[in-house]
Amino acid sequence: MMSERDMIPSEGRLDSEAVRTHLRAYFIMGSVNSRRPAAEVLAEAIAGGVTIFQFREKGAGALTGEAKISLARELQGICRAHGVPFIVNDDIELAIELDADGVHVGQDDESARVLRERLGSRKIIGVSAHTPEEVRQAIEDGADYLGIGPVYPTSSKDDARPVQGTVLIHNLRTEGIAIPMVGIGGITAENASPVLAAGADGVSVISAIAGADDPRVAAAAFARLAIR
Ligand SMILES: Cc1ncc(COP(=O)(O)OP(=O)(O)O)c(N)n1
Ligand SMILES: Cc1ncsc1CCOP(=O)(O)O
Ligand SMILES: [Mg+2]
Repeated sequence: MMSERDMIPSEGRLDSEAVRTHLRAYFIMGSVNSRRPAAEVLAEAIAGGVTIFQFREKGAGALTGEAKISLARELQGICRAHGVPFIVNDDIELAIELDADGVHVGQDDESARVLRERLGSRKIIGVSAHTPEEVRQAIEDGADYLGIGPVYPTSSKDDARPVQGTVLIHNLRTEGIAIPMVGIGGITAENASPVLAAGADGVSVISAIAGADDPRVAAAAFARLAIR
């Protein structure tokens, strides 16, 4: 697997082809997404082949303060040991404190422009986008990749936008927009193929791996799809 070092040219922005490669099997999780300890689930998901991880400590019962930082450090350690980039959802202060590999933000969060100013050129910045205008703005602001969705209905995000299928991904690629992107929302190994066929570089999932009886086997199914 490509290491974080491979993504970083001697100067300037990250190599977008390396970012694209890392997006193939994108696992997102916080402590509320699994009945089992997050560290166990993450280790198994990495053994199954996930290629990037986002720490998203959010929702009812989510950890805060020192407990959140401590879990983040533990999960980051597992990612580092396996060369898997560790991305923090929303919380730029946490990302800076941990020297995380990047941050993912949405339309209600800090802008990619501010993130880029604070994080510099060598961190991965992901932005959620739901419209062509949000896509254009994210690219202008310096995003490294986009998360597009929800593709399918999801029960992992209470305030999710309306389901949009694969139309936006397809249209962006048809227009020649080349930025790395993943689909998100209700994606399983069984319904992921149309997302990739529309032009996504990978799929990002919470429940299909975090809620699986065997996260390693579930992750392996996504990893297999990604290399087709
Ligand atoms: C890869 C990826 N894509 C989209 C999202 C959603 O981000 P956002 O809209 O900011 O919602 P929250 O995750 O913060 O609830 C994501 N996290 N990751
Ligand atoms: C964070 C997020 N953003 C859009 S849908 C979603 C939740 C994805 O979770 P799942 O893979 O369980 O549907
Ligand atoms: Mg957010």
